[in-house]
Amino acid sequence: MSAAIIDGKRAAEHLRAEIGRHVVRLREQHLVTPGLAVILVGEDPASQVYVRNKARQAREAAMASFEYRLPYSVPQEKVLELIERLNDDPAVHGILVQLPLPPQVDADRVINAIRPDKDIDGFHPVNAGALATGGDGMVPCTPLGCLMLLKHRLGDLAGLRAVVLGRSNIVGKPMAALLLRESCTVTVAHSKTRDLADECRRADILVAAVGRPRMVPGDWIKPGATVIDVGINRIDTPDGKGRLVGDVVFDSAVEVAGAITPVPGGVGPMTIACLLLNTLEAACRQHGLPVPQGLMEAAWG
Ligand SMILES: NC(=O)C1=CN([C@@H]2O[C@H](COP(=O)(O)OP(=O)(O)OC[C@H]3O[C@@H](n4cnc5c(N)ncnc54)[C@H](OP(=O)(O)O)[C@@H]3O)[C@@H](O)[C@H]2O)C=CC1
Ligand SMILES: Nc1nc(=O)c2c([nH]1)NC[C@@H]1CN(c3ccc(C(=O)N[C@@H](CCC(=O)O)C(=O)O)cc3)C=[N+]21
Repeated sequence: MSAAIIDGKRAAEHLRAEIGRHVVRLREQHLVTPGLAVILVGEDPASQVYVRNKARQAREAAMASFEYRLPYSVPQEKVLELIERLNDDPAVHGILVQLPLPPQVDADRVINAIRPDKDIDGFHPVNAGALATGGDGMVPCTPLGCLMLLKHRLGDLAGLRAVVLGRSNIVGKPMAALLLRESCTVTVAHSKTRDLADECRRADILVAAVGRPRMVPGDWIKPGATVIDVGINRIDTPDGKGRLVGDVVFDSAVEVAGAITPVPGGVGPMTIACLLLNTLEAACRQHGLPVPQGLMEAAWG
């Protein structure tokens, strides 16, 4: 039996189209154009690709996009000054600082400086705290995209055993919090976990976010499980071009799992769509307008 392939690229296209319709309505009815500001420090080629994709897809969804490129050697104060300016700019509803940052810039200080209602990444402690305590804050884009794919595939997640591999503030921890909110029984595994294979084999839902190319083989997967592969790892190929692989050995996992996301074309495109969704939501809140509901359901059609 071969697993169903969860098509994140297509799901993200539908979601972006739905977001675009809401953005046009917002402009026509309320003269509000959601604006997204992305700050990129340094020349990391992978980051440049993501930033370009974000800007293009924001414009395609009828949003305004602002890009700030700062040199790798930029002093921390300059980054904080720019954030202050964007915090006060009414045309900017969402601010994203591409991570990682160079060593002289303290990522926590930078994240703390973003106004929580403009923190479309959901990394500010106010938003992380809201997620942990059941409040209503901005939810990090990658875990949100994963959850949408899971709910589309499985419907109600209550009672399912979920294993999250990885405990970063960006993916693993908020993913675990979201799954707990859906009443899954959640295990978070990491580099100190004793028997990773055993933990994984218990999972009805396995989310891999470790950043180790093809670490999870098919025989760690429970037959019929739903596998979400968050990993984006560039590996060398004989032709010298390199290619992207996930944290899961796709070829063996696909033989065991019930459903699986591919890399590329799985979680990555959903991350960007959710970033646009958070920007739309931020714009509505900042203008005292109701936040559009049910976009994902509408997008699935
Ligand atoms: N698709 C998308 O949109 C996105 C993809 N990513 C990708 O997801 C992956 C994870 O990203 P991120 O969370 O930022 O990564 P981090 O490096 O911040 O975290 C990795 C986590 O994996 C754990 N880990 C590392 N090695 C092992 C191991 N051998 N066994 C068990 N656990 C291990 C670490 O454990 P410990 O805490 O003990 O060190 C850590 O908790 C990367 O490939 C990244 O590129 C990230 C963001 C968005
Ligand atoms: N503040 C911040 N927020 C982030 O959300 C953030 C970040 N920093 N730093 C880096 C990671 C990584 N990330 C990705 C987004 C989209 C794709 C994506 O669209 N991937 C495509 C392929 C892209 C390609 O071909 O290179 C896919 O998987 O199909 C991948 C990775 C967001 N991140």
